[in-house]
Amino acid sequence: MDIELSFHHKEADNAQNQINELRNRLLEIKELLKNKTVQATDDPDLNKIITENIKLKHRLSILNRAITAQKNKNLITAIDRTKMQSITEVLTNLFSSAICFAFPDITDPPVMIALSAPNSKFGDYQCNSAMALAKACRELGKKTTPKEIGQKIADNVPSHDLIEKLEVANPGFINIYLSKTYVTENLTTIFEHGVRPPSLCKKHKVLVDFSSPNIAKQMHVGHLRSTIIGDSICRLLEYLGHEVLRINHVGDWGTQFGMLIAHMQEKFPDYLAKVPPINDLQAFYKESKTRFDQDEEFKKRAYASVVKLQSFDPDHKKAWEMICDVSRKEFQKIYDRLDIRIIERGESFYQSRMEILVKELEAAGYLEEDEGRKILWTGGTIPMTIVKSDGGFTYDTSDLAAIKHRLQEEKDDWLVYVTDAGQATHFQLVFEGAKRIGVLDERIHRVDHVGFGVVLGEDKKKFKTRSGDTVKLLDLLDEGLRRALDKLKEKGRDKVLTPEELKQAQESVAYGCIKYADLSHNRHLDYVFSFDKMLEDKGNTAVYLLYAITRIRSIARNANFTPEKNQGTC
Ligand SMILES: NC(=[NH2+])NCCC[C@H](N)C(=O)O
Repeated sequence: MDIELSFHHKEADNAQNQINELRNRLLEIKELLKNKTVQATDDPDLNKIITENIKLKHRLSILNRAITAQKNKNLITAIDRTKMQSITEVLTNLFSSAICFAFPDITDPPVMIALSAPNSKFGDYQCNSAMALAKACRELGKKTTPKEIGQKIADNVPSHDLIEKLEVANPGFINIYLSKTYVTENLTTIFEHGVRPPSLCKKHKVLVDFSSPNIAKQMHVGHLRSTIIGDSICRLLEYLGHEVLRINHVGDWGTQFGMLIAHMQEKFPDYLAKVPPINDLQAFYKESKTRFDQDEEFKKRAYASVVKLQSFDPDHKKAWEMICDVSRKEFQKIYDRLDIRIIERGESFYQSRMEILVKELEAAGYLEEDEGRKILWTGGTIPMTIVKSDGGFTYDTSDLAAIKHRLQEEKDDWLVYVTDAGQATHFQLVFEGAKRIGVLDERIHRVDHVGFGVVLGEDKKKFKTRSGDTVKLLDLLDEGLRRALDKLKEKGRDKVLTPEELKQAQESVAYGCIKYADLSHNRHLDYVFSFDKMLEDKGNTAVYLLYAITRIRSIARNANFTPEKNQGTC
């Protein structure tokens, strides 16, 4: 079955490639035809193009049909009962096949499958494509109503065990009723084999760049969001079977190191022999920053130190390593508590690659001079700054060198960057820049910036302590633990659990709630951090989920059912 499946996948891939090629040619032709009516003209060359366009469209629709038919064949012939199927995916394939068959003239027809509202009388799922298709038909000069289109789609949906019946409702919605037998059979499969991921069409090498705090600065709630969201993305992709690289792109190479090192050399002259006591890096950072802002001589020394560090002077490198170590240990405490695995590969990793990249870009004529800076235009209104007027590199340079390393050297084919939404423009520039210099090819690579909203306090203002300082993440986690313990005691759990069990419950509740509260909000919106809300035992909270799983386990115990008996189910 696997061999058959991979054969179908290959066939589908081939067809997809042909479709892509045809689509590109169509786009070129469309460009040529812009402002010209698609009618026979006196121009023989134009007439040839028009005819070719018609032929290509026809071939494209045939290929589209072939590919959906092929996908369906995979689905129908290759159902591996131990693998889970995504209902939306099965429905999307079935409806896509119906739509392509019924409307061959429409390129890229919209296939919209959505879950119906719970307990609604409109079935379990809905196909909402008819309205958009009616518009597309009108544009092609064909008059028809969404209702007729809905009916035509419904008539062409291949029969499948999953579907009990279809109903076309006004103005053109198709209500989909799932077969109870099919659902019951699938639930039994899950019960017997546990939850398994659906089979993977293509295994990707995905790099997820997340968390990524800055050395010597406090890791703040924004980094906590990135850590939670990024880790969840990694878990999901790993679960699906992709190869995932979890990368911590720490800010360990900025100009701030100049002042930190210069300050360290003066305050602890014997730093090479004895590790200086800089455990409170935050305070150390503040001290050096004050000097940097007030003392011109110090500022000069700080700049000189950056240059020395960036040319890998051994003493400067040693000082830099000491500073990084202090931060690293602090970050690790948070990762350990939240059970986060991540590999550090910070900005410093790209120093030599940045130097090479800049030389290559200059040689190929990509860089332009702009008031002493070297910039790279990417097609938009703002350029990337590749070399500053003082000769230093920037955040743009390190990300451009990083994307090149990731796609070309490491051969990752999917990159995911998880940062606050405020960095969206930066990543847009990086992706466009990488395309322009021939590093990123969207036909083989996928890049995503996963942005998220700001964390707010309960007063809806930026999340800060009462005294206005940034909240230390370790303090935040401690408070979570304290409040979780109070809740557990309120419910009398301390009377029935052993001290170790109580500690475990406390950690699961505290960290589970913090993670779940973040993930259950719309990622794009700002999110109000509220311990009271996240620790509620009703509603959409981790506490509620933890209760639910505990109840299910208790039912299983009463039914004398253990996970070992039916591995993986509970
Ligand atoms: N490749 C990247 N730029 N990753 C994100 C880095 C985030 C950055 N250090 C910050 O704190 O804002």
